[in-house]
Order: sequence, then C-alpha cells, then structure tokens
Amino acid sequence: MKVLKFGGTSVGSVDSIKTVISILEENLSKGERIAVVFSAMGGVTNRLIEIGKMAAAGNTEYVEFLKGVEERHFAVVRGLIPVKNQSSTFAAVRGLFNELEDILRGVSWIRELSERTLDFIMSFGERLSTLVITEILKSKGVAAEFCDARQVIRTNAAYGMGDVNFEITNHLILEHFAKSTALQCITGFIASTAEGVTTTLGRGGSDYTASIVGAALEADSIEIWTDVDGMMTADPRKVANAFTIPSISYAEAMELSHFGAKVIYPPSLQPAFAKNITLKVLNTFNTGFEGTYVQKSANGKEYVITGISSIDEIALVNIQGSGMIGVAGISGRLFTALSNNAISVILISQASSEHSICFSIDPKNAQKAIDVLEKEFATEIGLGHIDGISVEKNLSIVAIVGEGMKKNTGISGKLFSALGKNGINVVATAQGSSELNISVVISKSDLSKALNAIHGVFFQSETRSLNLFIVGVGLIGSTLIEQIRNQTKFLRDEKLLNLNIAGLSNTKKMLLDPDGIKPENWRDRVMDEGVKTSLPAFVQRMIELNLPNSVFVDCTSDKDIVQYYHMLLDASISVVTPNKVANSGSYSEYIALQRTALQRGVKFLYETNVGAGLPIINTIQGLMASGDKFLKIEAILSGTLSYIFNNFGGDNRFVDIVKEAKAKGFTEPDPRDDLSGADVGRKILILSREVGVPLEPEEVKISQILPGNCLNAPTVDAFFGELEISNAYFADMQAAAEARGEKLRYIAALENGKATIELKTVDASHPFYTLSGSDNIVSFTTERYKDRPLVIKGPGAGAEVTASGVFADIMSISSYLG
Ligand SMILES: NC(=O)C1=CN([C@@H]2O[C@H](COP(=O)(O)OP(=O)(O)OC[C@H]3O[C@@H](n4cnc5c(N)ncnc54)[C@H](O)[C@@H]3O)[C@@H](O)[C@H]2O)C=CC1
Ligand SMILES: N[C@@H](CC=O)C(=O)O
Ligand code: NA
Repeated sequence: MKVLKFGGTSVGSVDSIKTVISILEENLSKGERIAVVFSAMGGVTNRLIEIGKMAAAGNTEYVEFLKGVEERHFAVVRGLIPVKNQSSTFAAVRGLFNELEDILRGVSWIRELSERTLDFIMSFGERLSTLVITEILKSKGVAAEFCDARQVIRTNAAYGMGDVNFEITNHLILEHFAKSTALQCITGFIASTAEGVTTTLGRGGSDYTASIVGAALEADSIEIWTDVDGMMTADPRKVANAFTIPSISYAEAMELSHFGAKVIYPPSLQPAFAKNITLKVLNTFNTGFEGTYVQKSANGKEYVITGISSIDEIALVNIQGSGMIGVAGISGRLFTALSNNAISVILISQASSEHSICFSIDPKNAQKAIDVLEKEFATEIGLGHIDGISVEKNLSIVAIVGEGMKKNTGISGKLFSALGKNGINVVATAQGSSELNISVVISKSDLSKALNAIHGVFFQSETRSLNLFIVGVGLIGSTLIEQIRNQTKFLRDEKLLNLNIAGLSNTKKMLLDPDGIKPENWRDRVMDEGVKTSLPAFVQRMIELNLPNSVFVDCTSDKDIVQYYHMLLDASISVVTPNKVANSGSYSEYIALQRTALQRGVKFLYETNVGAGLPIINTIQGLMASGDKFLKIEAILSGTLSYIFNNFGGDNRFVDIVKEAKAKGFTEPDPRDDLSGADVGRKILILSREVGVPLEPEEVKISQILPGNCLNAPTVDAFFGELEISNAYFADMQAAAEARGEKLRYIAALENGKATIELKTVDASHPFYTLSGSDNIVSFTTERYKDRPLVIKGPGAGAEVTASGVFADIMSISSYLG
C-alpha cells in the first residue's frame, strides 16, 4: 500500500490536475494498491478564511469572491470531465456552494466568526477539490471513491488544530478500507469530533492526513507531491546554488524544518516516522525528478552536512549578572517563566562561566519577555545580583544540520572560518549535544551572505562563486576580462569556480549586477545599462550588496581610488590591484592597509605592483615569513626603460622607441611616469617596505635620465614634442656605452636601508647585460641566498603578463576562501 498526497499547487489548475491524474493512473496500471489525499486548490483555503472574515465584518463583497472560488472549480469540471458527465458534478459542486453560502449568510447576520465556524468554512476547500478530482477519475473509468476524512479521523474539539485520537482513528480507517477496494480519494486537512462537528488539523494538515492514513494502514511508503524538487540544501530563493537533498533522516528533516525549511512540516509526519514508513517528497511539475527520500536513517551521504536553514528574524535576550554564578535554579525559573507566558525559545546559549544566559525568541515576544523576566527576577535585580535584561533585534539564525557531524571533526571550524573570512560577526552560538545542528546568531543584514558562504564551503562539489568588482577597464582591466572569458569553462569544470563579474566601472559609466555581467558582452551592457560613474556610489553599493567572497579589482592608476581601500577591506572585501598608488604613499598608509586586511581576515594583493606578473612580491613575502633576511636588492624594474635600452640604437629615433613601448602597453597611462624614474621609484619603495625597511617616498634617491626640457614638459603631447628634439642627447649616451661594449641599464638598488636608482652601463660580465624586450630582473641577496643571489627575470610589463598576474592574485583569494 502506498499513500500519495497532492498539495494545493498540484491540484491548483486544469493542467496540474491532468498531471495528477496521470501519476495516479500510472500507479494503478502497475497494480499497486494506493490511496490518495488532496489539499484544497492552491489559494482556496486562504480565500475562504478571507471570505469568512469579510462576511463577519458585514462586507457583502464576499459574495463576489465566493463566485470566483466556485468558478475555479467549475473550470476544472469543464476542462477535465466529458460534457455528457458534467451535469451531475456541477450539481454536486453547486450543492456544496449552496451550503457554504447559507453558512456565510449566517455569519454575516450574526457578525461573528468562531474558530469552530471557520473550521467548517475551511473544510469546503478540501471537500470541493477532492469531490471534483474523484469525479474526473470516475469519468475515466477508475474505480474511485470520495472519502470524507471527517468520517475516519477523530479529534477533540480544539478547533484550528484538532488533537487526533489515534485509537479511534486507526480503527475507523482500517474499517473503512476493509469495506472497499476502490481507490479512496481522501480530503486532506479536515476531521471531526465524536459529535460529528468539523475540525481541522492545523499547519501541514494534509500531510498529516496522509501520515495518519499511511500509519494506520502500515503503508510501505508515502509520497508527498508538491511544487518543488524535494527538500533543498538551502532556501533556493536565498542561495542560488542550493540543490535537492537526495536522502535525509527523520531527525534531520525535523531540525531543518524547525529552522524554517517549508517544503514539508515534519511534526505532521510523526505518525509515519513512528511506523518507519519511507517518505518521498516529489514534484508534480517535474515528475521525472527523484526528489527527496525521508527515512529513519539517511543513506549514501555525500556531504558532512545535510542542509542549511535559517530564521530571518529573531531577537536575542541576554540576562547577566555576577549573582547568577553557581546559583542553582536560575535557568529553571527563567524558562518556566517564559513557558508560562507562552513564549517559545528558539535557541539557548550559556557560557560555562554562568555569568550570562542568552536565548533567542520571536521578536514580537521581545517586550513581553522583558516584562516577564523583570518581574520574575525583580528581587535579584533589586539586589544587583542580576545586572538587567537586554534585547538585541535585527538578528537572524543560521543552522547547519546533519547527522554527519557526529562522525566528523572540524565542522564547526569550517563554519566559523567561512563566516570569519567573510567578515560576518557571530553574536551567539549553540550546538545541541545530539550533534545534529550548529546554530549561529548573526546580523540580519549578513544573512544572505552567510548562507551563500556556508553553502559554498560545505557543498564543495558544487561550483563556488567569487564576486568581482572591476574598476578601470583600460588595457589591463579589459585584458583581464578577456582572460576570464577564456578561462570560464576551465575554471568551472576543473576548479568548480565561477568568477562572477558583479560590477564594472569605466570613467564614464558603471554597472553593478549581482547576477553577473558576462565577459562576452560587458562593453554593450555597461554602455546600455550603466549609470554615470561615481566611485563613492560604486563602493557604497558593493558594501550594501554584501555578497560573499567579494573582491574589488582596481585596474586604474587613479590616486583618489585608494581612499576606498580601507573602507572595502573594513567591510571584509578583498582588494586586488596593479595600481601602485596605495603602496607607494606614506608608510603609515601602507602599513594601515596591511593591518586592516589582516584584522578583517581578507586579502590585499598587489603582486603586479612590481615586475607585472613576475612572482616578486610573493617571493619576498614567502622568504620574510620563513625568516630570511634581505641584505641587498638590485633590480631593473621598468619594462618600458628596459625595452627602450634594448632597442634604441642604430637608425632608431629615441622618441619612436618610446612610442613603440607605449603602443605595446608597457608604459604607464602617462609615460612620463616611466621616463622620469617615478615608476621605478615607487617599485623599489614597495620592495623596501616588503623586506621590512620602512622608507618614505622622498627617501628614494632617483637620478634622472631625462634632460630638463623633457622632464618639465607640461602635457604628454608636449613631452613627445621635446623627445623629438632631444634625440642627440640619448643617441650620444647610447653610442658612448656601445663604444665600450656596454649597455645602458636603469638600476634600482636597496642596501643598508638606502634606496637608489641610477642609470649605469654594464658590460657583458654583468648579470643584467643580457636582457631583451620588456624584461625586468631582480636579484635578491639574503642570508640564505648570500653567495649566489636569487634571481627572477622575465617580461615585466605588458597587458597579458600583467593581467595574468592580477588573475593569479584573484585565484589565490579563491583558494583562501575555500
Ligand atoms: N601596463 C602595464 O604593463 C602595467 C600596468 N600596471 C598598472 O595597471 C594599472 C592600469 O594600467 P593600464 O591598464 O595600462 O592603464 P590604462 O590607462 O589603459 O587603463 C586605466 C583605465 O582606468 C580608467 N580609470 C581611471 N580612473 C578611473 C576611475 N576612477 N574609475 C573608473 N575608471 C578609471 C581609465 O580611464 C583607463 O581606462 C595602472 O595602475 C598601472 O600602473 C601595473 C603593472 C604593469
Ligand atoms: N609602466 C610599467 C608597467 C609595470 O608596472 C613598466 O614599464 O614597467
Ligand atoms: Na610581480
């Protein structure tokens, strides 16, 4: 025997009822004995309540509303019963509506709607839907019988939530089913008292009916047909990556539902659980899908936790005082007082110091809880043994649930680290000794971020998302987006990582879209949908969006953008940038950014500040962390100048080589920054700081290679004009070096705490002699690399190598966030 139950949306329209009929026919065709329970058509119960209230208020418009309800049922009859068989069903439906109209007329006359009357009015929902579907089945030749559950389910007279008398009910059900072999179509949700007065079963009522019937008949299974793909790992409206849980235990289902999962209401399934009946949650609108099995013990678990649940809005009450330490009975009195006042407690936490107890409740009970407790502990408060009672609102609870917690260690570590890395503060926490659930109380504004971050770390085999906000889409920014585009498939398939570009800004327009801006059409979208660029608004919006795993990518050379880094890091948003401005300002600024990132548990990464994609900063940080000491750095740190000195000579004009370097994307947005030595100055300054020498910008000694007229040119155009007329100056310099068999090299050095940059000539024996293209070279002499320095060499400027360095920084954040 199998019991099937179809919910409101499953029986809500002609089309969905067609599917229901075919599901039933398929079961019958297998020769399986089944019984079926129906809810009212979707929305009808609420409509009937509304109609009842309108009638009680003397609002005669209820008549129109009732017509609407009637029409929905008529439409089903017209749509699914052959014309020749329709009239008797129309008459039966009309008969029920006549009865309902009479009652409502009475309600409107007396202007009173008791719980008892409301139960009776609501009963029409299930009676109508079940009647109509039974007739449809009969018209198709199925031996079906309408079963009014009021004949077989007995409750007391607690209207709105009747208490079932199982002894009598089980007996009545068995007796009823012994009488007939026809398919029983049972009205969900309703029951009656011994006197025959109609009652209802409360929340999850039709599931309860199925569960009561299934348990009484000792069914092999119960199928709950609903409008979603079973129970999900998290609320799919909040977590886009949520997926169906294939198998879940009764206990887990209970825990998840306690924390708000609405697909099934396990307390109503208790009778079935008690008889060990397997439950399946299936989707009428996706019949091929496996759905969720709910069983005594879940099998084949792939993940250590089963699901994540939450309560959107709770209040946290805290009671504390030195007089509570070691005093027995305080918590007993506390919770008794709450219980006597019908205040339900959702979560309790007490530190072992016994100095305080906090618990969470529905916020609508917050004031009542304070009043009750202030009264209960008036004496202790008066004596100062209890400091007082405080309430914090705008909080949410997130709970991870799963039997896997009993067997595995490190689960709470993983939970708290996911929260920590996303800057989510945990206000209170509780773990039951059943080890089935760990709950955390957090700020309501962090709820969606927390759910997504936690879901990401626990359901690893699903794709994780990193949310990128890219400002500046010039050479490096646009190349980065292109690289992301080319890697999207690889990262998704091989690394289970989704790089979601959630924001983009150029100097004119900006666009933020948490659902992602595709790298294929970002230009069009920013142009068409973007709004006028405002950096403060961009940053503000990012912080408001509060997406998990957010990364701000600054691909500008803007000096003012840096002021936002603090704000971003402080909001637990990582920052990745090739822009050197932040790290080459004052030392205090540099160190403050490092500290903020550290404190907030996020990353500030800038490998491309020096040598573009070459692993220079990472190498230093690795050596420093492992205790090496830097004695000397010698380096060529300008891709532009390297390119110039590698290619200038012969018939080439200096100005043309500079223009070539610019065209190849080696120069700074303003090439004067390269030729003036300013860019190299920033780089050696950053290296100094990384190796622990706290220099200020003005302490870097830069010797100029440019003649005064070029150096002082007011605009980029004027600068190129001056270069045109200064060719001889550079040509002489180059020729002199060549004559000696040497090459011009602009070398930065750090030694004995002093940073210098000089134009030198080197002969063939010098390690810096053989360079080509935009090569950078860095030589580190350290205590460990003393006799033979550690050398890093390669292209140190250009779109591809720089963008890939930025990309690598982004990837290292993704592995950090796990
Ligand atoms: N080109 C290279 O080889 C390397 C460049 N870098 C650094 O990368 C950064 C970008 O360089 P490129 O892409 O070559 O320069 P670029 O000039 O091509 O791109 C910078 C873009 O940022 C935009 N921008 C400036 N301020 C902005 C703001 N407030 N909001 C939105 N957009 C803004 C500009 O309009 C421009 O489109 C610079 O900081 C540079 O120092 C670092 C290493 C190597
Ligand atoms: N303009 C810079 C680019 C890298 O930082 C250079 O030429 O090295
Ligand atoms: Na680098």
